[in-house]
Amino acid sequence: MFSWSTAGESHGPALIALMEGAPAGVRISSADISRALARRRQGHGRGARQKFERDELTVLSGIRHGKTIGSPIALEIGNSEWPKWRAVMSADPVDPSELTRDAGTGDPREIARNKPLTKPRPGHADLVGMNKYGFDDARPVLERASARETAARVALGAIAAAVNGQVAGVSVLSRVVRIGNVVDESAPPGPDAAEALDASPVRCLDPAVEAAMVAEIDEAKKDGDTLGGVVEVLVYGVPQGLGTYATPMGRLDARLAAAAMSIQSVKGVEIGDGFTGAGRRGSVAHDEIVREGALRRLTNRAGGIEGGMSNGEAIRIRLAFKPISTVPRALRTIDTATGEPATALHQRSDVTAVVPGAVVAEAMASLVVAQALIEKTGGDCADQMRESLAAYLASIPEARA
Ligand SMILES: Cc1cc2nc3c(=O)[nH]c(=O)nc-3n(C[C@H](O)[C@H](O)[C@H](O)COP(=O)(O)O)c2cc1C
Ligand SMILES: C=C(O[C@@H]1CC(C(=O)O)=C[C@@H](OP(=O)(O)O)[C@H]1O)C(=O)O
Repeated sequence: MFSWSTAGESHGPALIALMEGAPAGVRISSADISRALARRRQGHGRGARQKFERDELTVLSGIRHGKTIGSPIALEIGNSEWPKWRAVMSADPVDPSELTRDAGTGDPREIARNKPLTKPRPGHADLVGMNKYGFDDARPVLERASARETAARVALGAIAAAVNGQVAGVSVLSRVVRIGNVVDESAPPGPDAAEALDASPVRCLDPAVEAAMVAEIDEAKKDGDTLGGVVEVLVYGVPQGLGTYATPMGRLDARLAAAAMSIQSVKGVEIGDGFTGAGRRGSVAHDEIVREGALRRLTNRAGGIEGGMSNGEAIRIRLAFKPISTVPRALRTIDTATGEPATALHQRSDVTAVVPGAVVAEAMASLVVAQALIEKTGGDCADQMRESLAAYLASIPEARA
């Protein structure tokens, strides 16, 4: 059975990513995974941390000589900034004097780093996390709630994308279709747009909209504010029949939506024409089937999924990201140490999570599709999966995958 998980705190020594049930024989190298990690760090609107921190990847198991071997894959993503955080995030008890001493840099912020955080940020996990787990400091809450964890997901997503690509010819890409009030209304790009999207600082192919998005971010930053937006993920080449209507949580759309919603700060998910489709009449809401040699759909309003199964068209998902909650122009809160009104804690943060969020969303879609592909084709070994897929596709009466 295919499964994955992550561990690690934002300022701990490392993140850990674990994947079980990936097939043997999939080509993947640490360079491929590092490239995926680098894509997640990019984008206009990222905060200071992305500039100096590095993701230090070590493959601990499950890959040999550039190929998966069917055993659990364990990855470590070391945090290059760990020495600064050694005392505050130490697993073992530390002498209290350690927490009031700088790490040798002479920087007063070193000491601030170690102080209990008692001014929870509205919109972040701080306050409820402290109450739920019984902490008088938001540090242990924000350390794990932080989207730093998405680096581990992106590393796993690179493996999932390799499975999908090599077994079924699937490719995935993402673009940003809205930042704040700036909207890209262009039609979804084709599968060959991946490189051009990576080259844009806001993952947008229209130069005028791209410039407006960059300006929107710069303006919010200047105002001490933050922004949300909308990301679109497109998965091309997915064979029909992944996922199932037979069980509620077997549905591919349910799995993709849950995976998308699991990303920090995602507050809305749409498959295909989702919310727009809800306002249409049925006669213009679906994708008519015609014969042109093989069967063909005239449209893809469903976003590639019918009855909880992929239908052979491109899968199209949109994710709404809320604005970052660490707002420099800090919001009202209380100091949990005194009960008095305060302004929410703020040291540094991203202006918007939308651009890296798109790369994370690709990873989540790849993981869901890989799981469904492994289920459909009995995924011990990539070669056998390819044979199984070919036999299944050949069994479909209409000569169309
Ligand atoms: C890639 C990415 C980067 C993020 N960066 C920040 C950040 O710098 N500051 C912040 O307060 N929230 C950031 N967030 C969002 C928080 O992690 C998120 O709001 C928090 O965990 C609470 O969860 P929720 O928004 O899903 O309710 C980021 C999210 C993503 C996906
Ligand atoms: C570290 C990453 O994102 C972090 C996600 C995050 C949050 O609250 O989600 C808060 C910020 O961390 P800090 O408060 O230490 O500056 C981001 O930098 C990353 O994406 O690698």
